[in-house]
Amino acid sequence: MITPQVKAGILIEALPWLQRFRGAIVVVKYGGNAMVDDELKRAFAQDMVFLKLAGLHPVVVHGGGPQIAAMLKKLGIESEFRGGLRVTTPEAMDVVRMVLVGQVQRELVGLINSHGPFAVGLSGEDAHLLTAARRSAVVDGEPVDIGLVGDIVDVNPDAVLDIVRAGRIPVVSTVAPDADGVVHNVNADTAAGAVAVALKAEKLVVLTDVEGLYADWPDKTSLLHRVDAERLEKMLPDLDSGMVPKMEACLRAVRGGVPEAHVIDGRLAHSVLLEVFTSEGVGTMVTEKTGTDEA
Ligand SMILES: Nc1ncnc2c1ncn2[C@@H]1O[C@H](COP(=O)(O)OP(=O)(O)O)[C@@H](O)[C@H]1O
Ligand SMILES: CC(=O)N[C@@H](CCC(=O)OP(=O)(O)O)C(=O)O
Repeated sequence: MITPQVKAGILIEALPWLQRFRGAIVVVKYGGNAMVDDELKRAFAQDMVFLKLAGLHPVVVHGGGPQIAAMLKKLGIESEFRGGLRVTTPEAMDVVRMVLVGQVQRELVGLINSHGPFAVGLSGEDAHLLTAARRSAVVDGEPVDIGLVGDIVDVNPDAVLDIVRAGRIPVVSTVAPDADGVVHNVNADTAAGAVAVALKAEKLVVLTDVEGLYADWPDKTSLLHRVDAERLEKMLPDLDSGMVPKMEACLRAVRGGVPEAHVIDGRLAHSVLLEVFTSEGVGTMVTEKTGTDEA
């Protein structure tokens, strides 16, 4: 039984964080594997509304890898990953766009809007939000062509900022045209990092399906609570494919001026609230400054 004093203590612990992050943009990347459970999805939507009503400005960038995989399978379209990125044929690109914009984004917008008129969905194609350039994957140190896959080369923050200023929560799908208007599939972690930099976010929070970054994966005792950019850069070549785009995104964010980037456990309900409003935080925090990492 929690006493009233303990409850009050928990609430008041949020005060310094409310003061610090009031008015701040927080980019939250919601990943496919952390969005497979209905209860967790509802908790995530509550967290976004909570942040907004507490005076922060959440911007959601969503993934949907498992949902894309399920639809490709249903349609009988082959799909494989190279270097952590989906090989994307023009046929697969149509499915990626349909699932991310038409299915995953719509569902998230609906969940958030069950609390009021908050969420507005948009994709990289809207108002020049994201511009991509075709990229290759790196497999065994060699570049490999993976089709219509892009990296973000430009972000026009105006469309997102208009929505934020209107008191709403932008929910961004990561399909993006290149300079010629050809739509590319962009890894959602990669896009979230680029968006966080362009919006001058105070924080990037990346949800995943593990507790955070492990120094010695899969040894669960090696969870890193904090890591600096220099150490993370050295770790990147040894990470398994799923973690690579995530940690690259955190690195890009902190090197691009975002004060802190976090990888947290999306399997834990309300993990975003715990990260933002408690002194201990959760998961792994990445900062630019050297000499602050600890296991
Ligand atoms: N060093 C590491 N620390 C934590 N997880 C790791 C590490 N190396 C590889 N992984 C794997 O990366 C996965 C997360 O990536 P991914 O499956 O792409 O997540 P998401 O769907 O949330 O974007 C984890 O479930 C884990 O299996
Ligand atoms: C190029 C590439 O791999 N794009 C990803 C985009 C979705 C994504 O990143 O979803 P998660 O965050 O759920 O992994 C894909 O096609 O799966």
